[in-house]
Amino acid sequence: MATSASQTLRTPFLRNPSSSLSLSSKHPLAFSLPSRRRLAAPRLVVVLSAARLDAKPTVLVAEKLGEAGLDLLKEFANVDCSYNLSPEELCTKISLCDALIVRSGTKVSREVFESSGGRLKVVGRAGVGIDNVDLGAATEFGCLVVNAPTANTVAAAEHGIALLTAMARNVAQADASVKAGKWQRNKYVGVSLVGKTLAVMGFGKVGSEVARRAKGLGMHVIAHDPYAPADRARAIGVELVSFDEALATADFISLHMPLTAATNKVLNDETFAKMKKGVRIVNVARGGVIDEDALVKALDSGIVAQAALDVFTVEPPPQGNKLVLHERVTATPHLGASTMEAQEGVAIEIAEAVVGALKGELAATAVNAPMVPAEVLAELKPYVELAEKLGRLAVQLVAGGSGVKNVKVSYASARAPDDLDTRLLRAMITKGLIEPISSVFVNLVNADFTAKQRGLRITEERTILDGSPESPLDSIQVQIANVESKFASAISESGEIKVEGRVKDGIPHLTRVGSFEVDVSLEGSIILCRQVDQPGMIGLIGSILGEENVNVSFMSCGRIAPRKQAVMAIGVDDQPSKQSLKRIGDVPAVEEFVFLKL
Ligand SMILES: NC(=O)C1=CN([C@@H]2O[C@H](COP(=O)(O)OP(=O)(O)OC[C@H]3O[C@@H](n4cnc5c(N)ncnc54)[C@H](O)[C@@H]3O)[C@@H](O)[C@H]2O)C=CC1
Ligand SMILES: O=C(O)C(=O)COP(=O)(O)O
Repeated sequence: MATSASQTLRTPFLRNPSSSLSLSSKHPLAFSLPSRRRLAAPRLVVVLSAARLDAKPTVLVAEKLGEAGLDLLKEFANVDCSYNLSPEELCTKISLCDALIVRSGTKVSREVFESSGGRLKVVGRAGVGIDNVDLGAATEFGCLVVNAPTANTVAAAEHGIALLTAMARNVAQADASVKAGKWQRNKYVGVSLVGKTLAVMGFGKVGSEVARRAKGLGMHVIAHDPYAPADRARAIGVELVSFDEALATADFISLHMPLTAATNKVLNDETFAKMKKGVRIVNVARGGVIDEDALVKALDSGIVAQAALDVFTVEPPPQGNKLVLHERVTATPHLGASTMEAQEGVAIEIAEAVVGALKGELAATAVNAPMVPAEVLAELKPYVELAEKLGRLAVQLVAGGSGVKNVKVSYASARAPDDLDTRLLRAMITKGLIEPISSVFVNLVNADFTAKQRGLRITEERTILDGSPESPLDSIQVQIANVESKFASAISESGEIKVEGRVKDGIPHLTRVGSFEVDVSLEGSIILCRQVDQPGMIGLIGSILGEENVNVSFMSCGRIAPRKQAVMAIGVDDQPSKQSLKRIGDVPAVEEFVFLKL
């Protein structure tokens, strides 16, 4: 044992009667798109809030989706394409749906999750931006949110470039003027792009594709993105700069960051004042990143010479909107993702994600659940099962009336902490701890949220073992502090309920209860029994169970010292009757026993 480190639970929890977390080694979403559509770095594969669906699921498609995606959905689900629903109509329909697919035009609000009555398991956003989905509410209700983050990247970047060039050469205004019978060659003299500085704000998938194309137009490209890796920028020949430097030096600013609390109205009176006079702005990100009143003022004062906008704070913008009508503004109706190719790709990407998630398979594009690489998932599978069962065992050992508040989970492993992702394990321990004592259903999406809501504090500790890190874990220990136990022997020397388990030949085993070492495979249910260590006990109890045809799958005895006390762990396939359990309790050498369902 070399070191140990602690970390406190920081994740969210859920309620969904027909959901449970399940694992599959299949990960159809990870590599399902043709490579021409995959522009982003290889994706981590995420889990899965699996749905146990008895009947064909119903998917509500609330906005226009490409045929290829609809065909994929129809192979697996009943598909209800209902476009232009009012918020009330959506709330009414949603209680009949297992999944919902939207684009940017539908608000998936808390009310939608509330109205679903727990049936909605997956929201698929057929595109990138998930600012129209209440992620907090989705997480709370255990609903997985997936998006289609790569298929429209090029389309959005191309539209950004289209707006940049159209704006610089007054294409839209000149077109309208010619159509109105005018020929105003002097009025529509434009500005050149070559040699000008373009600041790309948000150097992600779209931003970097815009940067690449702008370099091809001979522009000097700088970028601001607090989270972008410098080497990616260097590889494209783009310099990463601070926000203020970008504003102060750019002739053109192109916005490509998501709409978040931090980016909301990031272009405002104060920041417009920091820009070069005569700057030109392109926005294909989200309307909300610009304070639109401030932009109108900046256009009127000449700080901003022109703006080209694909997105607006309110879509569609109200009639008579000053910004849209401004003569130096070029506007398009949120067309960034609207190419035939992008829509086909997005439809396939989201249909695969939604179907996969409904099947309980891995989702490569989950937005509100931890991303766990597929190979890690496959490796952790038996440990995930062990984790849930240890949680279930530990909580059933708590005496009624003792509130479970503090749980410590210790992972013993020869792997370095960075090499062992425990989020899944923690979620499953949480599921095991909470489900037996409540009506709440917990999955990976809502595990941390539910724990937090119930005042359950889970701390994690790693113990790094010497030796070969071949298997991810040696053991998992779950300790519940400050509680009484209905099986006193489960209390360790330090006063907590303690259970420990290991994976042996791919099967989870219980290996310690309190201070007693046992070894019983965690299948079926378990009887834990403390008795005076004397011959014949195994046979005696075995025959009580046998008389009732209860099959014993495993038995193991752990003792402190010969002929003193021993703890027997008996794995049973079926639940013994009350009479049989009473007969076990009546055996004179039995000091205490407990029946635990796994
Ligand atoms: N107009 C349209 O039809 C479309 C719009 N979009 C929008 O474009 C935006 C970007 O999309 P992607 O590039 O696919 O996403 P992405 O996630 O690949 O890139 C976003 C980048 O913004 C950066 N960022 C986050 N906060 C920032 C901040 N405060 N300042 C600067 N950078 C920040 C992130 O680090 C990330 O690199 C999203 O808002 C998306 O919704 C995307 C596709 C189509
Ligand atoms: O993917 C995005 O973020 C977009 O803004 C595209 O929106 P849309 O699917 O065309 O409504």
